[in-house]
Amino acid sequence: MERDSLARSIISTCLEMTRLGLNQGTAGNVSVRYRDGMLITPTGIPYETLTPSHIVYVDAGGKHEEGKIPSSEWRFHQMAYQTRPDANAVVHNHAVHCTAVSILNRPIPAIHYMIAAAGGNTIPCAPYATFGSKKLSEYVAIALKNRKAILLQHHGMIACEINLQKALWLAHEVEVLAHLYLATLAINDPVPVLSEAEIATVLEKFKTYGLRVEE
Ligand SMILES: C[C@H](O)[C@@H](O)[C@@H](O)C(=O)COP(=O)(O)O
Ligand SMILES: [Zn+2]
Repeated sequence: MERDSLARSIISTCLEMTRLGLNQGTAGNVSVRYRDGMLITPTGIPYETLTPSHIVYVDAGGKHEEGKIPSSEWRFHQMAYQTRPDANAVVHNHAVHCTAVSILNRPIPAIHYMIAAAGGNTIPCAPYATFGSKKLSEYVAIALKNRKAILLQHHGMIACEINLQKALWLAHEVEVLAHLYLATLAINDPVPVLSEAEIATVLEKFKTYGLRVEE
């Protein structure tokens, strides 16, 4: 896809993320894999005011184009693409329920089979490190190794997928799971969970779920 249409898709993903209630203010950031690097939202600019010219190209070496400042989290986006060759889009936000679980420093357990959408039977929580730091990107790389979505302790969440639409869908799904987890945790701790074997079965079924039969 051309740079301009990718930039437009990034902006509409940001706006949709806010519309879905997953984010507040200038929190969060969105990127897509592009050439040897990525296109990413600029730092600290409200989504409603973004135009395609604000979107920043960052190359594989972490060098960004002149006259623009990329998201403070460009390092963990870069790490996500390095760690997950299947990912073409990365969404980060401070969704309230995900962030609440991250404050408890707990993974989201297998409370619902949709946990498998993130690639396993838990959604792990990467340890805290200062926003924008190299340390945070290192923690992100470890946590994303076997998962498409993770929590960031005392911060928020990240979702990676093959395209922006799916990354945003996954981010929303994880927020629903976090909400469910907190709701059930208020009544029962630990909450009842599905077995590893059942999640393995769901992971298998997801490989073909929703695929259309060729006519
Ligand atoms: C302080 C920032 O909001 C930080 O939380 C960062 O992770 C974030 O979500 C937005 O930062 P950018 O505007 O630099 O993308
Ligand atoms: Zn953040």
